[in-house]
Amino acid sequence: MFARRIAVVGTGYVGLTTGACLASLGHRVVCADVDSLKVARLRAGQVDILEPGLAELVVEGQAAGRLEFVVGAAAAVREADVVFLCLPTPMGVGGAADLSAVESVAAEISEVLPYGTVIVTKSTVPVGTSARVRALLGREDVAVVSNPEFLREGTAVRDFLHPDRIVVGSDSPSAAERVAALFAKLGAPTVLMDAASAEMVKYAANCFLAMKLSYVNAVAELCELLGADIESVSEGMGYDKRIGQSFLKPGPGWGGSCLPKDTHAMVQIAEAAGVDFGLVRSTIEANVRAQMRVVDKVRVACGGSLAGVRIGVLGLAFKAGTNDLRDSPALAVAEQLVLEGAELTAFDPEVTGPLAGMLLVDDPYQAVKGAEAVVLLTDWPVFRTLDWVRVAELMDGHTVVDSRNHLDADALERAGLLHSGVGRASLGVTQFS
Ligand SMILES: NC(=O)c1ccc[n+]([C@@H]2O[C@H](COP(=O)([O-])OP(=O)(O)OC[C@H]3O[C@@H](n4cnc5c(N)ncnc54)[C@H](O)[C@@H]3O)[C@@H](O)[C@H]2O)c1
Ligand SMILES: O=c1ccn([C@@H]2O[C@H](COP(=O)(O)OP(=O)(O)O[C@H]3O[C@H](CO)[C@@H](O)[C@H](O)[C@H]3O)[C@@H](O)[C@H]2O)c(=O)[nH]1
Repeated sequence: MFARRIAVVGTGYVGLTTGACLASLGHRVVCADVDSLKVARLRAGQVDILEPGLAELVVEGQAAGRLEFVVGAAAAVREADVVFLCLPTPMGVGGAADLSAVESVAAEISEVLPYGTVIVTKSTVPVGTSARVRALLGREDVAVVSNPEFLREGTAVRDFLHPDRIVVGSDSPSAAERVAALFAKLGAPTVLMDAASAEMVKYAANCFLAMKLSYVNAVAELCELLGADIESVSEGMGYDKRIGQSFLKPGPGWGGSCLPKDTHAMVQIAEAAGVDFGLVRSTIEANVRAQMRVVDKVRVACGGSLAGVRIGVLGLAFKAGTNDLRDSPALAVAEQLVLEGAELTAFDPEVTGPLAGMLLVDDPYQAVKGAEAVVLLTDWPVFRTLDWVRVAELMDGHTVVDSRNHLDADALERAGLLHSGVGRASLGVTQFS
């Protein structure tokens, strides 16, 4: 079934990907944003976020007459059969999700929605939000459907077009079927359920992923202390199909625009239901510990104090493949290094400054020049192929803290550098203490 017209409100990572991909599937899509400059750039085919394939789809969709961009939600929904809400739900007071954008758009469009429109919340929203949106709309003829999005930044288009599953939840089964039909061409397993369950799936999935990462980071710490190697341990665990190989890489903590805010929101959701979700709280606490362990390694490499010490930083984005700095663990590590008096010179291939507390340079060799220690925080491929002999010559000290086991330890050691990885006894912080 092809909708007469789909409206997408919010043209960020999720909204723009949803709009452009639905247009590529043959639907007619109008995307709206409050940011008029962004809308003007999108009309000109300019996409600000780093997402392979997205700009091409934006250009193709507009050329084919299937994709339009307008300012303001009301303008987009006037002729829509289905309206996707892809609005921000950032961490609000006390950690709960801030629903103000979703609520204000619901109020803004309630009177202009055509009869029988289906509203779809694609934003990550707490259980009960579909019901709340329905109440705010105050329209008996409008059904609300929850369709959580599982795409990852950096692979948004691929993830949207080849999803592991599609979750569609509504208390109106016919509205859920109508939304599921929009994705029929993708041929993905589609799970229909009630609205509350669909809203819960998203938080449950993200918290599970965060828990898996905190767990692996905690095991990595033990490996350092007990003489085991996390790379072998992860491989040995991951062959068990119940565990799986993915999401087992240790690092400087997990970050990004979703896992941190969604774990905090889950703790609040549980608290509101009278439950102390200790597992998720510990997952968050363990993440701070993983970040601070990187700081410990850098401090130890610098002889016990960071006051007035030059540190070279490789990578600032929360993971490779994106220029998104939201809740990046690299920034948390950098902030603590600065708090302890370090002077940071940083390089990230996709991040441009200025950034508070550090000097951002446009070449990795400039970042390591004169550094007492270097710390790698983002797993950009370009860091693997640095000329380590040149790095060794440029540095004042000789330790490279590799918080993601991303570098070739042998290549560094051949260049006379000390590679301090994660979860490896011979290379971890214990070596220096
Ligand atoms: N980023 C991801 O990888 C990802 C993946 C899955 C789910 N999500 C969830 O999807 C939602 C959106 O996330 P995002 O990363 O796309 O956000 P984003 O910040 O990249 O984009 C949000 C967009 O909404 C626009 N906007 C804000 N208020 C508006 C209004 N009143 N009317 C019209 N437009 C408005 C903003 O200008 C911005 O362009 C969040 O709930 C997030 O948790 C994000
Ligand atoms: O083995 C791993 C995998 C990831 N990470 C870190 O975990 C964080 C999150 O990574 P990733 O999940 O790839 O990033 P996002 O793009 O934020 O995607 C997550 O958050 C989205 C928003 O909710 C969801 O849609 C996705 O399914 C979910 O993976 C990053 O800091 C990564 O460096 C690791 O340290 N080790």
